[in-house]
Amino acid sequence: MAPRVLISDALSPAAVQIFKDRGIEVDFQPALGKDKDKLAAIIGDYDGLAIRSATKVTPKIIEQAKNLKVIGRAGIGVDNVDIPAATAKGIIVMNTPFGNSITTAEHAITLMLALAREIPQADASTQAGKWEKNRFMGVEITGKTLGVIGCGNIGSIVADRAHGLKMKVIAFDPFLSPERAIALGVEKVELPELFRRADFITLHTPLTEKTKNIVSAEALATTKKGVRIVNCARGGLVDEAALRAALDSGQVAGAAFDVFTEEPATSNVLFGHPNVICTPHLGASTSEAQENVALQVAEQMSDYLLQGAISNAVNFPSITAEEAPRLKPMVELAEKLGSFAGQLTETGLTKVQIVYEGEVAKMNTKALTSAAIAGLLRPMLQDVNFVSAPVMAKERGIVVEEVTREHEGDFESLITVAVETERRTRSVSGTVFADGRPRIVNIKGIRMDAEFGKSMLYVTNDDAPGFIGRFASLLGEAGINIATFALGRDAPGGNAIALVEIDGEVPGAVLDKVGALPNVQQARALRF
Ligand SMILES: NC(=O)c1ccc[n+]([C@@H]2O[C@H](COP(=O)([O-])OP(=O)(O)OC[C@H]3O[C@@H](n4cnc5c(N)ncnc54)[C@H](O)[C@@H]3O)[C@@H](O)[C@H]2O)c1
Ligand SMILES: O=C(O)[C@H](O)COP(=O)(O)O
Repeated sequence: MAPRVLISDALSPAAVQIFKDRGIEVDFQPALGKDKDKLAAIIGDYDGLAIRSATKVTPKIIEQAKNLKVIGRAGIGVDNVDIPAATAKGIIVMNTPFGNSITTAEHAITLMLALAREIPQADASTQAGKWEKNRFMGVEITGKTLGVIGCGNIGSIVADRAHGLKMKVIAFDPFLSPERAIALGVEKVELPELFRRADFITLHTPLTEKTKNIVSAEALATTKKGVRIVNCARGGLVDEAALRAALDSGQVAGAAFDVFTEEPATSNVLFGHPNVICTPHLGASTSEAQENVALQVAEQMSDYLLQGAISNAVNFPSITAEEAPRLKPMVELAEKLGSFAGQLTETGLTKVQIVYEGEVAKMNTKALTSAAIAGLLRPMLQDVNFVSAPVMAKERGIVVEEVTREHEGDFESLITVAVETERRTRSVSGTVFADGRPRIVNIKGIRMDAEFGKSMLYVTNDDAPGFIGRFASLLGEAGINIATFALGRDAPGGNAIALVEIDGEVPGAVLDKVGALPNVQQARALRF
């Protein structure tokens, strides 16, 4: 059956066409995002959800999203999506990190120029027939200092455009390297210096615990008198009440805001001030940007739903369409090895080390590690999946170590999952042969060659005559058919392992009898 996608925001119709062309059923309901009850009622029918900022993907929506595999944000900010809830449910969340950056940077520059010359106010006055030529005295931009808070994709485009306007650009961004600052031609400064020196301030950071109210009452008190402030990033970066007070006192000469603490902003403390210009979150609203993000999100979501390729996900490493088919058998192997180790683990897990050797070491090992951890944790936590596994391991204090090595053994590719608990370390290695089927080739240093069957018996014993006969008879008497039988030992008379695929389940009583056979150390039933 074709995957189904719901578009619940005002995306460019270009997205609809892409989904259709790729053979995906698409439902375009641009106003649905605002009706959260209706969205919750129907979201269970869809594999993908494409949104902008009006749809709030809350834990309640995610709870109802029984089939949802991917949420695609046609734009940058994913603060309207509950990422931890989506991650816990295995839903990939992806955005389009560059598609609207130029357009948004242009909006910031537009607002800065509009502030400098009071364009909206002059327009309203002129069209009201007032001809107030002496009321509007602007400021020149040339030679002024622009303070950019957050110099990422959009901030750096703003800096570039400001250079074209002959401004001096200073930037505060803790993640901006000195080399990048030089390449951008901006002076990297600390925040207090930016506030002290800037004639104009423009914000381009996401809203986080650290950036909330980054322009606070205290900060505003340290700015140049007459500073002008532009916010095209996120409401909440500027303390709106403090800004209003600073506008009233004349400390701030003007403010231009595209984003607000509460949206849609139908009332706001900044509204009505003569030196304030507002737009209704229009930063990304050009036909070019909307077409870009719609096309990109539809392609990305289709790639994932149809081929398993992942790009621009905020909660999973990228997997290209070319590598997805090559990765698939290795993902299955990693998950099964993890599951093998997880099913044998009874006490507290403290660490897992995943070693990739040979060709597999050149693949996307982050995705493979997620699969291995998901397999490992599933016997303990039923709801774990590839997407949530790394977070769940971290939350439980399990150290995850990934090691990659050049080819050195007998296999073209080898994955080893080594698990440390409070009591012991256990390792299992596997490979994928040319038939594409995953196999176990080593357990705790003992060589094996076993396929993963649906239902298996794992028996460890002292290598001694008679065990195999007694074991096989016991299963036969219990009416259990042996499908495959793999044996291994570390030395004659040493430790031995039997890995047996059986048809159907092993009753607990039979398992106990196997465990009680002479020389048997342990007997466990495994399911894959
Ligand atoms: N108004 C709109 O319609 C509109 C459109 C697009 C994007 N946006 C918003 O603009 C913002 C920036 O987008 P972007 O694409 O440039 O993001 P980005 O990730 O490329 O850049 C953000 C920058 O902020 C920096 N940063 C993070 N924490 C910081 C801190 N504490 N202090 C200073 N800098 C910090 C990061 O290092 C990064 O360089 C986002 O919040 C995005 O949602 C708004
Ligand atoms: O983060 C973004 O991309 C912008 O805020 C744009 O939001 P919009 O798609 O709702 O216009």
